[in-house]
Amino acid sequence: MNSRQTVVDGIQIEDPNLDHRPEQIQVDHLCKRYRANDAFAVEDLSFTLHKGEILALLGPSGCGKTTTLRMIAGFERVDSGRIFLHGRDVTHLSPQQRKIGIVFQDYALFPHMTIEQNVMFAMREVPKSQRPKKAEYWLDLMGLADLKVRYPHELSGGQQQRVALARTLAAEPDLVLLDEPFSNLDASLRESTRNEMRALFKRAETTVILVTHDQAEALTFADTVGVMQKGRLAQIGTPQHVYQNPANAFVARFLGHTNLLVGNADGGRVKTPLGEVLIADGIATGEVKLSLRPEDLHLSPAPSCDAAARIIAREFRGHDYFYTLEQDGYQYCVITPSHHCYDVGSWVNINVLRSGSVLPEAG
Ligand SMILES: Nc1ncnc2c1ncn2[C@@H]1O[C@H](COP(=O)(O)OP(=O)(O)OP(=O)(O)O)[C@@H](O)[C@H]1O
Repeated sequence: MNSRQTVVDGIQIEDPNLDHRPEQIQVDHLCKRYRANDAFAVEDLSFTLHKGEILALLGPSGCGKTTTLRMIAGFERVDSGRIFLHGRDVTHLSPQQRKIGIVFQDYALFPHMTIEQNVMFAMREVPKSQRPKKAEYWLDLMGLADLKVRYPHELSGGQQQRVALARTLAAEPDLVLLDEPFSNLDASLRESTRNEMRALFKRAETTVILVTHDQAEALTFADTVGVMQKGRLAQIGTPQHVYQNPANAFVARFLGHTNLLVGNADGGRVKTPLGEVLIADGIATGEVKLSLRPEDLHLSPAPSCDAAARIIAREFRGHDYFYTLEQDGYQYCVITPSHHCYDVGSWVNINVLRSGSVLPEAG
C-alpha cells in the first residue's frame, strides 16, 4: 500500500486525507433525486480534492456524472449533503458566487467575438486597461498568441478547445470543471489536446474535475479516478490502483477487459481453473473472485490439446494481439506483443504472470 491508501469496509481505497496539500473542494454526502419517486441520480457522494489535483469522474451513461458536476457548479439544487470550496460552504450559493470555471463539450465560444475578445470577456473583475496584457498571457500559454484576431470559426476544433480553456482560466477560478471536453475532437487531436491540457493544468496548479465515460481518457488525464455506478461512487483512487485493484466486478469491467476467475482461497493463494494464483494484496479464505487483466496472462505453445486452451478469435491491434480463448468451457482474453502470433484454432497454454486482485464484493 502506498501512503495515500487506506482500508474502509475491507475495500482498499486511496485516502485523500493523507495528502497534505490544502483542500480545494470537499463534497460531503451529496444526494440528488429529480422527482420524489425517482431513483437517486446521485447518492451519498463524498470526495476531497487538493490544490492542483485532477479528478476524473468516470461511469456509464446515466450514472450521475453530469448531475454531480452541475451541483458543484451551482446549476442544480442539492437535496442533501454539502459542498465546500477552500473550506467555505458554497452548497446554496449561486454559480456566480462560487469562482468555478466550466468548459463545456461544445466550447460555447462567442462567434461574433475574436479569440482575444472571447478571453477578455472572462475578465470582468480585471481593470479594462490590464485585460489585453492578461489575455496575451493566457493565449501565449495555450500557444494561441498568433491567432488572437481570428474568429472561432476560423480555428480548428483543438484550437477552439484551447481558447475555451484560456477563457476559463483567465477568470482565475478556484476549480475547473470539464464536461466531456474532448469528445468533439478526432482521435489523434483528442490525445494531443488531452496531453497539452494536462501539462497546462499541472503548470498552473489548477484543480480540475473532468467528467467522461471514456476510461482511457480518465486513466491518462487524471491523478485520481472516481468510478460512478448508479449514482454512487463505486471506487476512488489513483488510476493505477483502481485499474489493478478494482473494488468490484463492475469497476473491473468498466476500466477495460478483464478475466474474472472464481477460485478457492487458502491464505495467500487461490486455486483457479488456470492453476494456483497468488493474491496480490493480503489473504483470503473460501470462494473468491479474482480480477486478472488480459496483459497479466501469457500464452505458450501447447504440445497437445490436453488441458490446453483453444484460440477462438484474434484481433491484430498494431502493437499487440488481443486473443479470445476457451478452456474447459470458460472464456479468457489475453493480450500479447504482436510478435507472439498464434493462429485461430491452435492450442496454447495460458500462464498467469502476476498475482491477482481479490474483488471485495461481487458488484
Ligand atoms: N433534468 C432531469 N430531470 C429528470 N431526471 C434527470 C434529469 N437530468 C438527469 N436525470 C436523470 O438522472 C440520472 C443521472 O443523469 P446524469 O445526466 O447525471 O448522468 P450521466 O452519468 O452524466 O450520463 P451521460 O454520460 O449520458 O451524460 C439519469 O437517470 C437521468 O435520466
